[in-house]
Amino acid sequence: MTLKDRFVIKVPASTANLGPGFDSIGLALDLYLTLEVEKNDKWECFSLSEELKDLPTNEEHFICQVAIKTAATYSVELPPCKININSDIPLARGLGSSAAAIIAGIELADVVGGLSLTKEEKLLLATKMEGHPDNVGASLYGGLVVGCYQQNEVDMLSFTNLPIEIVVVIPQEILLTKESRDVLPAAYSRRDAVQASSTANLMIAALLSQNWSLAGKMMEQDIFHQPYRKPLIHSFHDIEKTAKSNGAFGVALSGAGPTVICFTEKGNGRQLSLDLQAVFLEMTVKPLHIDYFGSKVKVVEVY
Ligand SMILES: Nc1ncnc2c1ncn2[C@@H]1O[C@H](COP(=O)(O)OP(=O)(O)O)[C@@H](O)[C@H]1O
Ligand SMILES: N[C@@H](CCOP(=O)(O)O)C(=O)O
Repeated sequence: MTLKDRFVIKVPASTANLGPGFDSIGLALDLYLTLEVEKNDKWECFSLSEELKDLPTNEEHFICQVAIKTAATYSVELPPCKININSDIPLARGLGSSAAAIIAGIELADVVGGLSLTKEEKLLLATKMEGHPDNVGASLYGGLVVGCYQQNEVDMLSFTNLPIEIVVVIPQEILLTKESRDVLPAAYSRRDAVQASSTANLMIAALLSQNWSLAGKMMEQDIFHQPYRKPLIHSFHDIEKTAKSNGAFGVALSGAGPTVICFTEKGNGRQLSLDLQAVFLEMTVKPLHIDYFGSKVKVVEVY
């Protein structure tokens, strides 16, 4: 990547796990974090989205910190930048906002610092920062990703054009990923580990062979994390029941929650989102937002 003085970084949101694929499977979504970057005499961050208004406006901003630390890894002192930040990704809702910010910071360091990082180097850097490759991999590679992170190495495959559509039901309340991870067991018995990994393996095989009913069944049978987290999400069962009776083949927690994600075959997403919106009209607790996404491949762009 040639050094540029003024450029845009556009990073997609992501939904992680898809049920049983805990810390390994992710899917990029058509919601974006967008940075307009230009070289400057000091670090200045202007967050133009309501959700980002209270964040630091100097080099203490999370994205600046990621960029500065990334460049420092390669003994490069990053020249300061002015960054205008827009984001459609709600924070702490299970849609990979932190992962998108990490990818944005790494891409900024790559361009401004002239690092010429490979995609694999960016993935490892981001995975080390986030702790798991599912969200960062989806934002970086696009499409549906399956990754494995162990001993300072991460491997990942990406699959595009899966003929599915996604409806997300985003609640008002937030749930920080750290808090949601804190309720998980520290270890699993061999029996549970075998069942959990078998469920994830079969779920991804079913998705890739377009066996939608089996994929949906495996999403429900996750034992890695959803049994411990669903009690934190008070509307999960209502959403699941409504979505399943309106054409969804699978329903799962999006990442660490609280967003619930509903999977349907390509062409059904818009109607499913309308059906879910209708249901919530009669409910006392309204979601923040219900949206649906097509299966067009989303991937980080720098231009
Ligand atoms: N665009 C951003 N700019 C700065 N910080 C961000 C941004 N997006 C996310 N973050 C940080 O990440 C936190 C949310 O991360 P996390 O709890 O992992 O939730 P999510 O499910 O959205 O990834 C925010 O509270 C904020 O501290
Ligand atoms: N595998 C992670 C995914 C977290 O995703 P996020 O979008 O909620 O940050 C987990 O389940 O904790």
